[in-house]
Amino acid sequence: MSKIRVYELAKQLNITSKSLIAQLKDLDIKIVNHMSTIDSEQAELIKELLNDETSENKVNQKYNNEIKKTENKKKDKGINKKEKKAYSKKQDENKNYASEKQNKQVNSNLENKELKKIKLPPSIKVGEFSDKISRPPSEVIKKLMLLGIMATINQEIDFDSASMIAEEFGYIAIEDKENNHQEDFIVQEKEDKPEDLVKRPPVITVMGHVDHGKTSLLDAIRKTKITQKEAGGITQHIGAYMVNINGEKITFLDTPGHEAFTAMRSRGASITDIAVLVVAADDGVMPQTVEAINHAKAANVPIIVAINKIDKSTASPDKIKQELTEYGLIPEEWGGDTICVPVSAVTHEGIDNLLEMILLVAEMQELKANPNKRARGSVIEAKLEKGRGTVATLLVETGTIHIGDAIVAGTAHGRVRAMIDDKGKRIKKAGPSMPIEILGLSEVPVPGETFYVVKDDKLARNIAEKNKEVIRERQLNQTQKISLDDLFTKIKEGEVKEISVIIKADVQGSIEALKQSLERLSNDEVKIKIIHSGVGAISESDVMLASASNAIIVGFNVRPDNNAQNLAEKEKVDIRLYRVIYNAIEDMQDAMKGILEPEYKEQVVGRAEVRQIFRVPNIGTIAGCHVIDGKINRNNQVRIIRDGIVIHEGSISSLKRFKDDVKEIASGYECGLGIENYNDIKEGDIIEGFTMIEVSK
Ligand SMILES: Nc1nc2c(ncn2[C@@H]2O[C@H](COP(=O)(O)OP(=O)(O)OP(=O)(O)O)[C@@H](O)[C@H]2O)c(=O)[nH]1
Repeated sequence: MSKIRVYELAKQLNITSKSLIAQLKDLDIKIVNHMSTIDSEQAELIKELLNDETSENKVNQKYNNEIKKTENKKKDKGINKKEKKAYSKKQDENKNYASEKQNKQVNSNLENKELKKIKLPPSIKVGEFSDKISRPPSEVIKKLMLLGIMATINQEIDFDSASMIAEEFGYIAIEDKENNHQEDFIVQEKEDKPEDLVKRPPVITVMGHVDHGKTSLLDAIRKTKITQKEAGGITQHIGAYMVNINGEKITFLDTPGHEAFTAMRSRGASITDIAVLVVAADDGVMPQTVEAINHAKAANVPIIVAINKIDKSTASPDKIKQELTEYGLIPEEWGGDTICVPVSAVTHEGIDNLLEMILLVAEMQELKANPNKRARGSVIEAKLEKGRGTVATLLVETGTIHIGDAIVAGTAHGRVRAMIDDKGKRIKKAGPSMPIEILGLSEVPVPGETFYVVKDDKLARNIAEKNKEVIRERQLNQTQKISLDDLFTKIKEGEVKEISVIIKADVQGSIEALKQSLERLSNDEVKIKIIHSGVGAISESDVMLASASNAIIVGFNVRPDNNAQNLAEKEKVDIRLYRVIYNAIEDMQDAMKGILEPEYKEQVVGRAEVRQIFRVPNIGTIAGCHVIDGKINRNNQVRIIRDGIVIHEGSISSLKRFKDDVKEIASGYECGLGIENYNDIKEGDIIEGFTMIEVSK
């Protein structure tokens, strides 16, 4: 922005620098001397104002002069009738002028009841505001300056500033939330008429246990279904691809795994229509198979099972089907409704059958979208590429996107400069369920973010700006997910009719016991639903599922790992840890009745890793530890964690640094630590120190 010196501005205004500085001081604009600089925009405002003021003064002066002149005339010559009339008229005019000024003053001091009501939106442009209060913009700008707000005629001011100024002009402002300018920033989509909807291809995510063949299966489908010619010799990975089966299309998301699926879902993108669950025929239902089942179920996405690796001699598809029944997936041939397809990603056997089954399930879902409107969809992947700028893979969910469209995705906005399909071909438009790569966004959007095509660039930019504010606000007051503490209120307010719970425990037996007891607490008002359970530490994937499904995590004799803990804090997921099943049930019961009053809460103060074990005769086992975070205090309660599972809880019997007893050991230091009545410590164990703190109510 160009700048101008005070003396230059004074020259332009035809006044002295000294007088300008004095006037600026009156306006609360701080200027050091005549060499100080002012923004050209600010200078324009000042010019506008001072010109206004000088003209006002001139009018005043003119009247005063005229009065003086007439009085003099009167003195000099006496006045004839006509003159007398003219004189009194002038005097009246002058009086009127003065009284008008005075009125303004009085008006501005009127009590509220005498102020005129005016409805104002949460934010308004200075120009529009001036129109509303029938005052010239310069007056408003001046008042704003006095409030320390520098705003031009086209800038927006918030309701608070506008209402303060409105009051000075005799108005009492009422916030008109209906007339919210922010409406402009919400992309409003008209509801589709049934006749506008046409069939769209299904979108598939492949899930399953590690090494059961998810990636191989995706590659096999791509290889068998995308001809060399189409792929231009090289198969380009853009994060998703589409295959064509006898004229029908299927879209596959290229990032396999339920973690990616739920991560997208927790960001609001529920784009998967069908989950293909890969289970290796030579292995069986494994922990991540169960997780995948539960993640898909929590999202209400139908599952097709691909029993993979049937080319192997050790393959036993029936054993897999049997195991699946334990998780509520009953194969069709056994009277259930789960389609199971034997396949081999290596020999490609069964792949056509799998694709046909996908189309069949899709057919039942009646997937439809309206291609004849502005596009909306999700960001699948995005990155910054040298020479190309922001490259984003999008999945169109509805509407059609064209080259040149103005687009916004979270805080990123721009125009679609180029569009490439999954075969690497440049295209001009893309419709529902199509994955595309686009260039032209101002910044890298977050995967899972919704993108919108909007009317024009300006609107896209405005929405992106607004989104920045929304994100900032959201970060400030992160929306709390469901927690036991506010469960009762939410049940009473009718907000909660179902409590989703994830159970993690040290052994399967505890899971079953907890599951049954908790489910039994369901009553007419609220149902308790266990959406996932498993043996082992609480993982990031558990927290993600809880966040996406608004669930509470109950840990029994297990702890969240570090990443899970951090994510839970960020996502505000309530994790409750117990060592006694009864306590878990009691807490849930109390929470449902609204009488849960946690007076004390555990606070972990530090963690140490056991590096070496010393057996000391007559004393017991001493753990040679390294404090890895926080600090360990002699008075702390401690628990021993092995592979994410709590194996003991107790008190410290001795804490030494070299030979000396110490009160505390800080992070980064070594110590010798003994635990009361417990000797079964092993290398690699984690010793967690904690205290109980009072929770303020
Ligand atoms: N014999 C046989 N081997 C297979 C088949 N499918 C996959 N494999 C092999 O199984 C191993 C794991 O396959 P991946 O596709 O990497 O498995 P994944 O589920 O994607 O594994 P992650 O990406 O690590 O989760 C590889 O060595 C594959 O070659 C199959 O149908 N038959």
